[in-house]
Amino acid sequence: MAGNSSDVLSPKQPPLPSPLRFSKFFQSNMRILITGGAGFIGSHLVDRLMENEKNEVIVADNYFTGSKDNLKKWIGHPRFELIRHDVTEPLTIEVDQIYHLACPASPIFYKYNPVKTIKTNVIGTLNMLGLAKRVGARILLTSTSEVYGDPLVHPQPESYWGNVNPIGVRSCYDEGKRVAETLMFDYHRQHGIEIRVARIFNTYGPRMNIDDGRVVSNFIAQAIRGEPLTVQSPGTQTRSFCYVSDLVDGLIRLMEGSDTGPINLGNPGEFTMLELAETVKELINPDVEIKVVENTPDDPRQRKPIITKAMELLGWEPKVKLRDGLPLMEEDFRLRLGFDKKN
Ligand SMILES: NC(=O)c1ccc[n+]([C@@H]2O[C@H](COP(=O)([O-])OP(=O)(O)OC[C@H]3O[C@@H](n4cnc5c(N)ncnc54)[C@H](O)[C@@H]3O)[C@@H](O)[C@H]2O)c1
Ligand SMILES: O=c1ccn([C@@H]2O[C@H](COP(=O)(O)OP(=O)(O)O[C@H]3OC[C@@H](O)[C@H](O)[C@H]3O)[C@@H](O)[C@H]2O)c(=O)[nH]1
Repeated sequence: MAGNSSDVLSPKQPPLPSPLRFSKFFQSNMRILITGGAGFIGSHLVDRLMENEKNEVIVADNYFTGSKDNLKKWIGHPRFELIRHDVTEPLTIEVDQIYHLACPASPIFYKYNPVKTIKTNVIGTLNMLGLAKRVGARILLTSTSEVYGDPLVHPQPESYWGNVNPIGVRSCYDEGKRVAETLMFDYHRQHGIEIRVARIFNTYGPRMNIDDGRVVSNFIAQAIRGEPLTVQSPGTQTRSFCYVSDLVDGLIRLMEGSDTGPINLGNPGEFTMLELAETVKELINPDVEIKVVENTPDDPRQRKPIITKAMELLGWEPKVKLRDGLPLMEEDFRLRLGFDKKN
């Protein structure tokens, strides 16, 4: 029994590297896998990691919501590789770190094929943990503020266990991420895997899909096109919006630091959806109408992170205010939509 439990607790030895690694000309690089790296956050993370010449970056993505276009500046680069791969299938490669992002994140997309979403969260995370265990890699999961469900504690600390409907239309995502977190901690406790868990709050910025369906991208595209801004009722529900460069900085600090998490990463500025619509209208197109439309089931009524842990453990806090981030996103959306700014 004692023998068994020590087997279980000690991680397996990673496979032997190629003898080339011991050649006197070998430059020791950090090989980093980013699942979901062709998506919105993933592609910004690739950009940041590629800035370091010691990093080799491998992206594995099935292009469900991501696109090669987001990575076009790296395709063909000697330190970059792009693999068409679905994380619900095992992946056998040798890497030092894994940023595990693969999962549709916009409610419209994650509800489109809920069975696939939950398989991505559960089987996908199991596969990536299996890979981390085999090669001795450190693995970071991008979990979400949705693990708090429709929170009864406000603002949310990491110690809050959440208020989640286990059988609702959002469960494939929020319960899926909760299971993914459980798997991370079980592999850590049982197999000694080095884990990092980030709970990301609503993040926005350039490169979001124009038809992503999330609120910031919807409002910006609508304002540019001169269409009504669709506030889902009642409009008093709140969210806290983090600009993508701040978020990517937090993810890298978490990966490089020594705390497993979970750690909230988000901007504590809190806005109702009506306030967000008013701000977009004022900054982008004062002529647009704001229209209240029907909402979807189980929409969380309030959300705002407590980020004391990130501040103390990672020395991280967001720098970009919503009013400064929205115009940066507008610029990118105008280019892609082919609408020049008036005047
Ligand atoms: N953006 C946010 O506000 C936010 C908030 C909380 C958590 N997150 C998490 O961050 C991660 C990235 O989110 P995002 O906003 O960049 O979304 P995104 O949809 O732009 O990116 C997700 C990426 O994962 C890929 N993908 C999906 N299923 C896959 C599968 N089975 N196999 C391989 N690749 C797959 C998609 O093609 C896409 O490139 C997700 O895990 C999401 O849950 C995002
Ligand atoms: O056009 C719209 C779209 C959305 N909304 C509202 O805006 C709020 C935010 O909705 P979004 O679809 O952008 O995102 P949600 O906060 O519901 O979920 C997000 O949470 C964090 C991440 O895990 C994911 O990116 C996503 O699940 C909701 O209250 C929604 O009702 C609008 O008022 N109008």
